[in-house]
Amino acid sequence: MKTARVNGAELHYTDGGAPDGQAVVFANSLGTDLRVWDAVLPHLPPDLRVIRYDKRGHGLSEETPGPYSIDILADDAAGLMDHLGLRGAVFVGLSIGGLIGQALAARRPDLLRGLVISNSAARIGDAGMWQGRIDAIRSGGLRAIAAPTMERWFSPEFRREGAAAPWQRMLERQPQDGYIACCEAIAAADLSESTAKLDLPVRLIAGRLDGSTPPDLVAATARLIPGARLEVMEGVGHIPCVEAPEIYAAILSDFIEETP
Ligand SMILES: O=C(O)CC1=CCC(=O)O1
Repeated sequence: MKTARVNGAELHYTDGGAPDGQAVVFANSLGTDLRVWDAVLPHLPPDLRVIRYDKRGHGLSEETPGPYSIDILADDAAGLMDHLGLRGAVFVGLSIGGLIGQALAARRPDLLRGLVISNSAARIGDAGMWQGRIDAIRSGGLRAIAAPTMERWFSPEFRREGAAAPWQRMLERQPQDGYIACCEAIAAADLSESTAKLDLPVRLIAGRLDGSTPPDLVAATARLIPGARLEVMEGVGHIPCVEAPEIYAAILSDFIEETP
């Protein structure tokens, strides 16, 4: 298992694929760990170097005391990339990972050659909504929010097949305080101003049935960024890398190929 101590937290990561290849860094969403990318990787070009990591407070990374901020989480990503000697990577961020990617591109443009903002936006939800979720977790644990979360994450068809069950277990097993600290980071984040100034190739991905960041919200962020293109995936919810990994990988592969 690989870990690195960066920015005051020990982060768990994987570093696979071709060691000298174009680097692609994956940042996953709230309540998930780096396994959300498992099914995507076999469909990516074999000549890529693929880095995945668990943000602090999630997966096997350290749960430092909260609250966190998107800037702290972006500095974690930058610290990991510096640790690995990465420059000019493509960063793929899902949901809060997309917020991290936007902040990273604004704070450390030297690290990135392209950014994929997947199922994310410059602002996600509002303070009242996030506080309601935090209160529900403090009184009932992550189990208290698990069922409605699955409805936002996955299409009715995927859930009917029982395919959401392992992902619900993944959510319920995340460190509760780490999850809450990330909710606080999202609640405080409005990246509209800095995201409108981004100057790198950007692709956005939305899921037609996404109950957390619906296509209209993702489209509004796409309109902020000169030259950015939005792909809307049909029939999937908030975590399309799990529901339709082959199509998701094809969108990533196209973007990586187009991004010199
Ligand atoms: O749990 C959700 O609603 C989905 C989500 C919002 C931000 C994130 O990272 O995941």
